Amino acid sequence: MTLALKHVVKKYKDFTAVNDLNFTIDKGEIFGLIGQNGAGKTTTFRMILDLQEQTEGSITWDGSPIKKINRDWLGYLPEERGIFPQMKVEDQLIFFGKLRGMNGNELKKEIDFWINRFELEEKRHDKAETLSKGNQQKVQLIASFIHKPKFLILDEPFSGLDPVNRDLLKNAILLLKEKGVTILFSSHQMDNVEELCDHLCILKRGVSLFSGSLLDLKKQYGKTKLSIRTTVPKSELEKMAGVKEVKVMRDEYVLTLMNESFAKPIFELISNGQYIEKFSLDYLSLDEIFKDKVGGNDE
Ligand SMILES: Nc1ncnc2c1ncn2[C@@H]1O[C@H](COP(=O)(O)OP(=O)(O)OP(=O)(O)O)[C@@H](O)[C@H]1O
Repeated sequence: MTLALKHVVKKYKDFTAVNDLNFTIDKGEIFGLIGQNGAGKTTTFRMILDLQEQTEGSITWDGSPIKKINRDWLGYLPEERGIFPQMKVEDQLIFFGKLRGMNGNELKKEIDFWINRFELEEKRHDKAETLSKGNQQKVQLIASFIHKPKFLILDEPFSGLDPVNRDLLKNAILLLKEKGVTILFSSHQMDNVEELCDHLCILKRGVSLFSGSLLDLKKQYGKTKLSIRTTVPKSELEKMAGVKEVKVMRDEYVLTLMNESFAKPIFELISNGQYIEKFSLDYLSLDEIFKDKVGGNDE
């Protein structure tokens, strides 16, 4: 299922929450929607799911408006967390599966598989309210895709998960992609987006600052981050041509270059008779790019 947003605008009275948003998500892609608090991510998700109507523009699935598609093809983890506190984990998943048309062995197989993948086996017969916040979130996550949707929207799925559970979720998302599910998610943790997404959209106060492939975004900035572990002192590195900034990060230096072409002469200068333990030229991280694009006061 291909999702296409064209010139989408959402206004709440005089306030424009989303302004002229355009992007396409192709089948089997993992797409990240990133932006600061209030940027318009949840509003966008809700419009895509037809939970609220856009003021202008069009949102289509394979060319058809959302109202025409089978709702069971969609899965959604909303930002507001909530499961039935008194219901046992397994019963909860049976309930949500049945609600979306699953039954019998197929449902049982799915529940067994995901309970195992998310390491919830011991909690299977516990009431949801007795689970930790992270475990409750895992149950709600499973509930969002237990019915095998074709398109899954996850609003901040990583928030509140510890590093081990974050990895479980990352692997689950990759597995769902392998199975052909198209996934759209939001996250404030850029490393999650960086590791998972093929494409992304950066929103700032409802306006898209970038929409496209992660690699294309990185190429806009070029390979300007140079990490070096060397005995050459900081003061000398700072004097080298093309060096904008030198930061000390524990036992290494991280240089910001004006552009990629300055790396080779720096290598030649510092490798002259010297042993270099590390010399690594790379793109900026998504976190750095995000802060550059979105950060700063432009009022
Ligand atoms: N029902 C509403 N009425 C008026 N304004 C609203 C309404 N819903 C959202 N907004 C506003 O629209 C903007 C976008 O909100 P939205 O919830 O989409 O942001 P978000 O990117 O999901 O933020 P967060 O990361 O904090 O979840 C915010 O300024 C919010 O206050």
